[in-house]
Amino acid sequence: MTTSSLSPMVSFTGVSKHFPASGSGAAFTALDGIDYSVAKGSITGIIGRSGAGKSTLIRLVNGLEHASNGKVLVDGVDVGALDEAGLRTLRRSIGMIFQHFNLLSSRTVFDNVALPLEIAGVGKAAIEKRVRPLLDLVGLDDKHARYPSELSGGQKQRIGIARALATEPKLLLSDEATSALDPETTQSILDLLKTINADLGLTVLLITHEMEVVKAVTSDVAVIDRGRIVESGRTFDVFTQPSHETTRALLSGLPGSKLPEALARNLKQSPSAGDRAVVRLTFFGATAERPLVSQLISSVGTEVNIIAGTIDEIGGEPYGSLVVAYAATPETSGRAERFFAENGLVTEVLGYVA
Ligand SMILES: Nc1ncnc2c1ncn2[C@@H]1O[C@H](COP(=O)(O)OP(=O)(O)OP(=O)(O)O)[C@@H](O)[C@H]1O
Repeated sequence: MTTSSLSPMVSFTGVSKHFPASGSGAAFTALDGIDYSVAKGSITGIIGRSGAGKSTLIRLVNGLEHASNGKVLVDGVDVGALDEAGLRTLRRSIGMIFQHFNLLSSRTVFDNVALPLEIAGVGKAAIEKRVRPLLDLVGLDDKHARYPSELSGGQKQRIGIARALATEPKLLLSDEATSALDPETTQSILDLLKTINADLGLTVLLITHEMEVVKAVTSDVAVIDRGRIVESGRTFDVFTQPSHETTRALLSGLPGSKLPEALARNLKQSPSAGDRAVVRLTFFGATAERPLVSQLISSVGTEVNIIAGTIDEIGGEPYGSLVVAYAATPETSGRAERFFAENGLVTEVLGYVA
């Protein structure tokens, strides 16, 4: 069964969030008509520029904020209709991890992980039974008597994850959980999230400004821009064929997407006589196996420069991206476009250079 055939873990229907004016601050619409579903069992990423509304969206899920309009359902439960007791129950079914870990420095590792269970009124013996396997799961059972100050950033996040899992949630919210970590530690935390997702069937909803993280770990992604979802779908599809300007801008920092700086600086929107067109080609599956470059050169019948290129994979699916430049005359452009269409290549004209 695919994840999308299940009822969603989270659904937003017509959700808006308006913050009223306060003091010197003007009223602000942080979310504006969000319709989106997070599939059960998925690892879904929400990406967007700073201030786009990502944190507000995630705070609606655990009831820390309330929607001004529309409905937020978590596993079918209408979050906006819950009273305080209902919210407490909901929050026990949702784990959360944070950029700065939010561990209590005065508590040992064990006691940090035990905290949500103590709050839920779980007895000592049951806490012992639950916490040690969790510490084992995150690979830190040997650190149970240590204090957060004695741990590395990656270890602190592992404890944050163990704590988030203590009440056996069905949904894990991650707010920039790897943003304070170095790339290697980030990778190990992402591997842990993938394991938890696969082994425990936990749905993960993460917000991040790190496109590498989204690429490495998510199955689905939604792009938010000024309070609206402007693009969403399978991460592979959105990342290899972004349709919205905001998505393209967010992805432009990924290795292989970056143009050499001098070229990027000199890119023009429209060609002058003698200019070359700079075009990104994206290819998938069987296309990736064909000798495209030599075929392109013989089809276009002129010099084709390769400017940047990468072969990579998203969620285990390979794709390639190649940036080429060729004379921007009507004849060559026509021949190139025919070649791209005949070979099913996804293309984007990035601009023109002299
Ligand atoms: N309590 C509040 N009162 C007024 N405005 C708010 C409040 N909370 C958030 N906002 C505004 O709503 C917008 C969205 O904020 P939000 O924190 O959701 O963005 P974000 O995408 O998570 O940004 P970042 O990546 O910088 O954390 C921002 O312009 C922010 O100033």
